[in-house]
Amino acid sequence: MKTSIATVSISGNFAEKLEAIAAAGFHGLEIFEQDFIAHDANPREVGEMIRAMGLEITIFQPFRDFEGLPDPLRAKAFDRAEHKFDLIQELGTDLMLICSSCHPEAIGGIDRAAADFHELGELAKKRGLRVGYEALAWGRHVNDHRDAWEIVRRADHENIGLILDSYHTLARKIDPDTIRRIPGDKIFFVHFADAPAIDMDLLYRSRHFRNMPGEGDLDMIGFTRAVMATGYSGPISLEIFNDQFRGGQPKTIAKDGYRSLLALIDDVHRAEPALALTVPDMPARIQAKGLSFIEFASKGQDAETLGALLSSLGFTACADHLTLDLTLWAQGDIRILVNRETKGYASSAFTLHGTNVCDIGIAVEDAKEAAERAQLLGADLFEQPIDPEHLKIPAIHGQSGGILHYIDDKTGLSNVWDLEFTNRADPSQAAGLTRVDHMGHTMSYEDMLSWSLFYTTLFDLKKSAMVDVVDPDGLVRSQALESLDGSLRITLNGAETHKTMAGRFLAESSNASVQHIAFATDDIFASAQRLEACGFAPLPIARNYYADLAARFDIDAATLARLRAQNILYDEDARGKFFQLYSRPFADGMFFEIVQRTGGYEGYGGPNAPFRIAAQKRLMRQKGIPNVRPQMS
Ligand SMILES: O=C(O)c1ccc(O)c(O)c1
Ligand SMILES: [Mg+2]
Repeated sequence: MKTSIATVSISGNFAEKLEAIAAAGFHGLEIFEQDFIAHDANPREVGEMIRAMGLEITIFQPFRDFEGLPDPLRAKAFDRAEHKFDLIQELGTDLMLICSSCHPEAIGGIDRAAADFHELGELAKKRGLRVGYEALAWGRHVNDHRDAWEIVRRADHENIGLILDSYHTLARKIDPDTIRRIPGDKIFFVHFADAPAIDMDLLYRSRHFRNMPGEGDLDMIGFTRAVMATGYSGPISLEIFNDQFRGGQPKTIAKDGYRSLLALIDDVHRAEPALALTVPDMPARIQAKGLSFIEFASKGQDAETLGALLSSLGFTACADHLTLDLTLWAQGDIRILVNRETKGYASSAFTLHGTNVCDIGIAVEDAKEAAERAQLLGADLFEQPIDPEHLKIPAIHGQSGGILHYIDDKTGLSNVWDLEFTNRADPSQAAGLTRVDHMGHTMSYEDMLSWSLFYTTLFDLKKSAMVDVVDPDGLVRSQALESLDGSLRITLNGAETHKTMAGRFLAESSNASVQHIAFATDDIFASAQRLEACGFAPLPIARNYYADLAARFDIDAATLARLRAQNILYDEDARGKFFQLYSRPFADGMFFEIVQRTGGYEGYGGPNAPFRIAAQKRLMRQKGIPNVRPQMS
């Protein structure tokens, strides 16, 4: 089975597109006509250049407004087709895509269109070429693959076949199982594209919001299963029109595309093992069992400041690494590492970003298997020289330069704390913080899909709906990824401008990846009191907020008074309640959060975000410096 991608899916000039497509591992590419026309080389040279890169041209597209025209437009359309046949022969491919006509003068009529295609089939046959017909979801007369198939069937020509496109079928809510009735050898080509579930004009959504399989909400697995059930054996090809991708990094987008296709094929194989698919033999999506550790890179005075903040949060420095300048701070089941090494990965991360989270450890059943899945999906393994006595813990490069380690009990990796750390004391219970509730990544909005694809293809996570977080200076989009049992929760926060709290963090930390960490407690009021005793300085919340809370929710006066006195934010949903207490910002705008969930509350306090952000910005402005250090009492 060959993988392919349309050049229109990738940003950059023609040469950059080709390079990115080849580097990502695709077998071939679809030449999108515009990309070819904009490029300054003749078709023969273009074909040779592509083949020299080890790629094949899987199709040339699109040819528009062909079928069902009255003369003289009809004759002109055949004439245009002959010109394009010359071109594709020089490029060195044998397949051309015709999309259903949007021409205002197209007459319609299944048999008229079929007759046009039969006649074109004869011309194609003389040259050994083939033509595929695709129904655009907004085609003037043909906008459903079932009608396109009827035309192809009646055209009854071996050189004329059908082209399917997941977007056109699924965006129109056509049952993909109707594809199972089409003979596989008459399907000449298939386009794969996902899209978000937003109510929007079909053409506009297609041209601007398509995304990689798995990044959107369409039933890509159902569609692919139906296609494969027909016996289709042509390329599986991505055709993604997306505004963010057009402005992105060619290599990243091509790599994401390849990752999305492999994950899709793997999903389809697991859903319907009887289908003839060449699948990479990869472990299933990994069940994450939580965050085993979060590691900061820091140094000197910065590390002292971070230590003081952790201590005010009730953490104690429980152990030191045997050979590295690495301290383990712990409380309940939470492990925070502070790495002060002057060489190696953490040191470079500190040089680049300042104090930041450089590494996270995810607890899994089998670390080796987890790393294997990641590697097969295109992730790069992370390795740096270690003491031969130390555990070799599998790790990969995450997004934005971060490292992700896999920790398991199965191969003894979770013994690392006993084996490699000294002066061990029990974790603190000082403020009653029990575990990491969630960790918040911040990235620019353009990169959000890439991040969610990374996590959701590696781990078994569900995506919650995207929410808007209103910052006084712009909008931040936030999306949560959660393991089914809630043991791993990650939020992705996409900043659109540098003026937002999130955008400023990115600018000032040179794109560090973790902006906040939320710890869980079973009793937020008790924790707040104990934190005060530890010297914790909470983020002061505007008094107006509490007056509004009283109006919005049924909260008794005593509870409201405690919330106000302790600067605790409150939210509730149909299932339960949510309490939040924030630290002051540190290190370029990072912050900690303490949360309590009761009764299965599912969110992250989204409605409170504007008030929290306003408070953070107020504090940063008051101090007159962008990067406020926490105030210790
Ligand atoms: O948006 C379009 O015009 C267009 C063109 C060719 C395709 O294959 C397609 O799916 C859409
Ligand atoms: Mg298409």
